[in-house]
Amino acid sequence: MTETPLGLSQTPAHARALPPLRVAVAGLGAVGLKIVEALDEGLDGCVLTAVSARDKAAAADRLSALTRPVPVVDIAELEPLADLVVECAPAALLPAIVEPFLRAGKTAVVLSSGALLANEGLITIARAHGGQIVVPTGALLGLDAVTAAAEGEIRAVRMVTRKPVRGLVGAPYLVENGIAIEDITGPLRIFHGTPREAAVGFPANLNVAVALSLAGIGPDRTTLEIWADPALERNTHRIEVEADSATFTMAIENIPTDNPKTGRITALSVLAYLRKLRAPLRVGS
Ligand SMILES: NC(=O)C1=CN([C@@H]2O[C@H](COP(=O)(O)OP(=O)(O)OC[C@H]3O[C@@H](n4cnc5c(N)ncnc54)[C@H](O)[C@@H]3O)[C@@H](O)[C@H]2O)C=CC1
Ligand SMILES: O=C([O-])CC(=O)C(=O)O
Repeated sequence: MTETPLGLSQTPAHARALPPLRVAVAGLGAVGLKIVEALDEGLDGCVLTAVSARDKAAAADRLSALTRPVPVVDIAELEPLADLVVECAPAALLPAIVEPFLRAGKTAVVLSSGALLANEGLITIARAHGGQIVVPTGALLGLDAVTAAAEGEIRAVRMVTRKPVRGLVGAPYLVENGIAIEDITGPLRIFHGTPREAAVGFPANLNVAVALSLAGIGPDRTTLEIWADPALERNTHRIEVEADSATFTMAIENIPTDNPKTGRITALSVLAYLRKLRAPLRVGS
């Protein structure tokens, strides 16, 4: 692993003392595969114990190179094998992946955060059973500052997302509204609304806007613009927050993975979260 300041790459004594956290990964795409490979290389305090994939035979073949091979099982079989699941599958599978872990009082790290809005009952289940849903910062930045500001009063949160055309084509909102972006020659604003509306219209694109809204003033008061820009190579998000504690502006330019909709930093955000769970020094909330 990479050397970090203050010797954080060394296994701390208490992490050696605690049994490692057993991690399952559901979905072996751009995010899931990166997490699986990093866990297999070794991440302090965590051990990969199971994965789930659409094509189990192909996944088993793909994972045969792992140092410590793990079973490839159906989603319904994951829960007994792990203490925590990382959901990084298509949004429609969110409840099937997350609910068993919450009912067992365990943790579910949710990447398809947009789908939480249509499955709010999962939060009730988590509360009733002592489970926890974790929405990592993912492809975004600064959710620690937004949650801190939300302890006071936030007056407004605005987000503007700009993406290359290939990262947006096929989104239900574009199809339903007959918006063709394949041949645009300059930036085009294709959506202006709320994260709740975007979660329906762009289910594979705007998880970040929903995560931002859940950190701040919710999916109906946050405002969002989406632009398609043929000149762009990166998925970019710019956020403005006005609160009684601070005013701040944040921006990120995400280098896409093999999946043009998904930035490279997304999987790294989950790895950083997992590392913090057993770290002796935890930076950021
Ligand atoms: N919160 C955030 O910041 C971000 C969230 N996302 C979301 O995270 C999720 C994963 O993203 P990617 O890895 O880029 O997607 P992906 O499309 O590359 O990977 C999803 C994987 O799930 C697999 N899958 C399909 N059916 C399955 C089943 N029944 N059981 C197990 N696996 C199954 C697919 O075969 C595919 O390999 C998506 O919902 C995406 O929208 C993506 C980027 C940022
Ligand atoms: O919002 C998402 O799901 C992904 C995204 O914008 C990015 O990777 O930049």
